[in-house]
Amino acid sequence: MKITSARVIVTCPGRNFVTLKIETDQGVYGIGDATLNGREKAVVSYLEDHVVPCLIGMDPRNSEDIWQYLYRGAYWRRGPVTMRAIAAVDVALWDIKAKMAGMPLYQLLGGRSRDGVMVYGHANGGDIAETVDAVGAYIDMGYKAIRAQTGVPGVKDAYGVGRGKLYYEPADAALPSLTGWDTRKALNYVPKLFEKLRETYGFDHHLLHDGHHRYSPTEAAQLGKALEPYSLFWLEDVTPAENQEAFKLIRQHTTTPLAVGEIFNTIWDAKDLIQNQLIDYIRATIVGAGGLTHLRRIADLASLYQIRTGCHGATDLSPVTMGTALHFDTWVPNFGIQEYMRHTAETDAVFPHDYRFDRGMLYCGEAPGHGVDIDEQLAAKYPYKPAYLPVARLEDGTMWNW
Ligand SMILES: O=C(O)[C@@H](O)[C@@H](O)[C@H](O)[C@H](O)CO
Ligand SMILES: [Mg+2]
Repeated sequence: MKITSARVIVTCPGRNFVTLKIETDQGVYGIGDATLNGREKAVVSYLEDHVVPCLIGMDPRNSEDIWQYLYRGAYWRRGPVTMRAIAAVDVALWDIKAKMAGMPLYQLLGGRSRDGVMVYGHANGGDIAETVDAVGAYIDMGYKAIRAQTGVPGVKDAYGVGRGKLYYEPADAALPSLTGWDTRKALNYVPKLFEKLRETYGFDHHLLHDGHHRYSPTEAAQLGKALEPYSLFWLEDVTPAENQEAFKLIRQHTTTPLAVGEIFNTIWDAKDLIQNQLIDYIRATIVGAGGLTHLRRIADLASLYQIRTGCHGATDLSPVTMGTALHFDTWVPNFGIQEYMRHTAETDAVFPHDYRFDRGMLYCGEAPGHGVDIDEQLAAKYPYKPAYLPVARLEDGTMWNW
């Protein structure tokens, strides 16, 4: 069996997606996602110029060997561009394998470990009152777990506050838009949001919050401590994790569960955090961390330390990643939760899929493969549109982490 073609399809049904379609001499094809928000074209070139020529003629059944070939063979390892390109190939090959076996992908991983996948949605508002209403709307939609983000008085466009209610998309301008940040103001305001949420809705729902890499380790510890009475499911990316050791300080001061990893690309980014039990949830995802082949190694390492998965699932991860993640989540023994930011109707039409939402849970389908396809004719109607993520500056102009 041979790979006969591999094509990169770029489409922008409201936002940009990069998709790899691998075709074989036996008529079976597979689809993988390679989207890197704000840097899409870099992955397109990596795939078209440097990966696709190597793939032609390879046996698509050898997905492990092809993974090693692309990882070791490049010599220049890791990084978001390389690992997304590898992820796209890997997921397309698993899709092919499962289609050939006539099985839904989760069966190849080890079968079903649960009935469905608990997801969390994104509620946000310009201030506490608006966010409290937004959380109520998610509860009404049946969600069991909700991430709550609020605007902060005196901060211009604080992270996490979208224009739309269901389709928050931060990459919203042809050049990066400027947002503000003030840690002190956020530290004073955010705990009040969760106080109000618990007062209004009680403790039956899981609540989550994303610090989006903004706080220093000491400030992160303060936030974690201040949130303890509200029993969060997790506090995410509360400080940047390039320095994995920084989490020791946070950990010593708070029992609020910590989640990290949406920007991780390999097991090496998470190794110390996992082995020292500095986090509770690992957020690495299929498209970001080298596909299923690599993500399951991360999950297995995490399981030794009772750390559970919580795959990234923002809208910049295409339905291909969402569908594949649901097969992974259905199987992985140490599953925690799955992020689920809904795609727009345009995106759903370009990527026909068989997963479905019901009362706070997502369910993968039973079709052979990962269950997500691409309608190429429709995709061609939405050409690439440059879009950047915002940047953030402090009040005095200092560049900060967005
Ligand atoms: O937890 C999350 O979903 C966020 O951190 C993301 O929305 C992130 O900002 C985007 O994926 C960036 O492209
Ligand atoms: Mg996040």
